[in-house]
Amino acid sequence: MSRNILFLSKTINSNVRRLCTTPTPVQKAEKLVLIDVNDKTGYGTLSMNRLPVNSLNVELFNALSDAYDEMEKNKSRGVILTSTSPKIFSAGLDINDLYSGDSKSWSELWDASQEAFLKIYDASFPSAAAINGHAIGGGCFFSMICDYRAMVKGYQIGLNEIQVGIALPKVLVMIMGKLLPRRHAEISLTQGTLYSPEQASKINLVDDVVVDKAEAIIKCEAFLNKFRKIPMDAVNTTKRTIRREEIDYIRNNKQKDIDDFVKAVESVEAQNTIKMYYQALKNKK
Ligand SMILES: CCCCCCCC/C=C\C=C\CC(=O)SCCNC(=O)CCNC(=O)[C@H](O)C(C)(C)COP(=O)(O)OP(=O)(O)OC[C@H]1O[C@@H](n2cnc3c(N)ncnc32)[C@H](O)[C@@H]1OP(=O)(O)O
Repeated sequence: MSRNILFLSKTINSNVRRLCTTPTPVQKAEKLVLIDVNDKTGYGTLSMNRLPVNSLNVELFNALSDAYDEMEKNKSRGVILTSTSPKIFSAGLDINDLYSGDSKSWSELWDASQEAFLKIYDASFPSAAAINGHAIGGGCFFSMICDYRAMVKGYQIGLNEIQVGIALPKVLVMIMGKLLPRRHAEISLTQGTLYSPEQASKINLVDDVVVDKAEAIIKCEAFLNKFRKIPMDAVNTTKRTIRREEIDYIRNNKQKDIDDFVKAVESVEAQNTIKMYYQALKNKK
């Protein structure tokens, strides 16, 4: 069974295409998240596909949410989250949206990010991130809310929003604070440190360092296989107990969390920094 070729199948929604083994080829994948379900294992590989850098905007967040809905509906055994880019997992929030938006568009952006966060973090199946390139800002965060991370050597990972001038949203602080040893979390969050996979593995930010994407996928599958003989109800109840604080915080404070994000982005200081950051990115070449 060839799983590397994109095949045409029913479109699940406007932004998500399921890849399956129906032998009708399509020339080009233009959907924002590609879904490839392995019929043998029951695992779905979700590949972010907003090239060139998988910057996170409302549409990509919604496509991720829809893909997770589809996995829930099909009673998936697990998800591998990765990217179609050869060198970027995700470059984080779309700087263009932070630079040129307004309070309405930033509210919509954060609302969509909260939904995607809840779908992944509170899913009824485990998720493993095959980090096949840079994972920066929101890209790092979305790997952090998976249950496992394998990262390919030679790239960078970290929550750098402070360097973009954005005060860290509460849930990011909560989750970073639980994943990393306290001192590393504090330094990482306040300095916006980007790490090599080797450094990241020493502080629990990634679980395994691998040589390429293929090895990352193998590691992710091996992680998901560990759940095959354990009743998932027990796993999920336990996981929800561990994750309750962050999930409840977003569910019970949705609007406040959106308002906090908008306030952080629209401050004069943040806007000045975002502008400089945006121009530096554009002048890079
Ligand atoms: C309550 C629950 C919430 C849960 C969800 C929260 C989700 C969000 C969580 C946290 C929020 C974080 C804030 C951020 O994420 S801010 C963004 C942080 N990201 C960055 O700082 C990355 C910036 N980019 C880079 O460092 C590089 O581009 C890199 C990714 C390393 C790739 O480098 P390279 O391969 O050399 O490619 P280029 O730099 O030439 O980039 C190619 C084009 O892509 C554009 N680009 C890059 N990054 C972004 C971006 N983040 N947004 C928009 N566009 C981006 C770049 O300008 C190039 O464009 P062009 O070809 O037109 O010049």
